[in-house]
Amino acid sequence: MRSAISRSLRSALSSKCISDHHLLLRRGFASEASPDRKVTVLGAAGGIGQPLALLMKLNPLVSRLALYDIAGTPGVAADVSHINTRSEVAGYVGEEQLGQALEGSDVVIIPAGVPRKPGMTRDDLFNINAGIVKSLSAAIAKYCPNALVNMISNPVNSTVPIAAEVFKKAGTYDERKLFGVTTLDVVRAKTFYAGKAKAPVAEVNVPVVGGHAGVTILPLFSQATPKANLPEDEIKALTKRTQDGGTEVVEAKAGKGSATLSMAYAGAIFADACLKGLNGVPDVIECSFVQSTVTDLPFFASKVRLGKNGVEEVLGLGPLSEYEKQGLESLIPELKASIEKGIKFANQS
Ligand SMILES: NC(=O)C1=CN([C@@H]2O[C@H](COP(=O)(O)OP(=O)(O)OC[C@H]3O[C@@H](n4cnc5c(N)ncnc54)[C@H](O)[C@@H]3O)[C@@H](O)[C@H]2O)C=CC1
Ligand SMILES: O=C([O-])CC(=O)C(=O)O
Repeated sequence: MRSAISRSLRSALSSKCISDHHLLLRRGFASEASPDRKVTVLGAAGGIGQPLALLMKLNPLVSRLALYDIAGTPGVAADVSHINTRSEVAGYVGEEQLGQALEGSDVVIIPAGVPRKPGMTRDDLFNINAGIVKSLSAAIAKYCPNALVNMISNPVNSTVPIAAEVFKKAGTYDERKLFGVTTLDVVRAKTFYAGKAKAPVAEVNVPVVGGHAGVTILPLFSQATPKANLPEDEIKALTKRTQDGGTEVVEAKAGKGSATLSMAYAGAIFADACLKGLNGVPDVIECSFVQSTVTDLPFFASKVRLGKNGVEEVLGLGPLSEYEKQGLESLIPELKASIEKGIKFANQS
């Protein structure tokens, strides 16, 4: 009797495993009917780049995955390429292979550049990362001017304006196709809010607007769903924790870099949204730092609707609480200065 039960349990378990595996395979087969989509990751051998490469390899919407870095990509590409999902993986290394990595790309994700150490601000990364982003943007303008660009490299508040200026100079700028990735702020806001609101985290939504550094990160908890009516002091604490989320990780890593795994997850979510938009899936909405008329600043993060050409619509802020109105007012000077710094840098020499 006992062995009959365990036999049937074993068989139930093994058939579940098989059917789960089939599900994965079916996802793979089904996706082969979806369009050919090439995704390129620039900085693919880094702390974010490697797990992001893994997550993009798991995305059935990707048919070709190009992994580029100044070193180390052949190993990452060989490793990821053994995973039995749809995309073909190729590794590219060094400047002479950058063109090949980019050619024909639909979405280019950029986590290339140095991360923070404790005590640094994101702006302290400007001196190194601005130059990296400038040269990678020039290559994008040359080899895949129609690609959607997902900028992860910090300081995002300046690197996005740098890329825009480079594209303008090259005559390829399309404001619908350049995105600063602020998804990690949304991911954090959702996680922290779910904890306080005692809501199932998968059901939580929180828009985050502004930019991607300190006080420029403005989570709109007044619009969070499900509604929880949290007291003002808890909203303030949640806001501060979201704004300082990156620093929390930098300090915990104690000199070994900044968020990589949660950022790879956030980057994969945002790239997936871009791919869905390109493929014509309706009502794909994510927050992103884009060219905007929502405020007087030329770039601003807010909800955007994604479509076949990138940004289809930049959505407004919606009703703000008094606390959020103050937050919006006080973030403008810092965000303005960071945008101007990027524009100035891109136009030097
Ligand atoms: N937008 C966001 O929410 C977040 C942004 N970041 C930013 O992402 C960037 C990368 O962070 P990590 O992956 O942790 O750094 P990392 O140092 O581990 O990796 C960066 C990679 O970029 C590569 N790289 C440098 N110059 C390059 C070039 N010219 N072309 C191609 N690749 C190049 C490096 O070889 C390295 O493999 C940092 O600037 C960091 O601040 C990090 C977390 C969140
Ligand atoms: O804090 C950092 O330097 C990295 C980052 O942008 C984040 O984790 O939000």
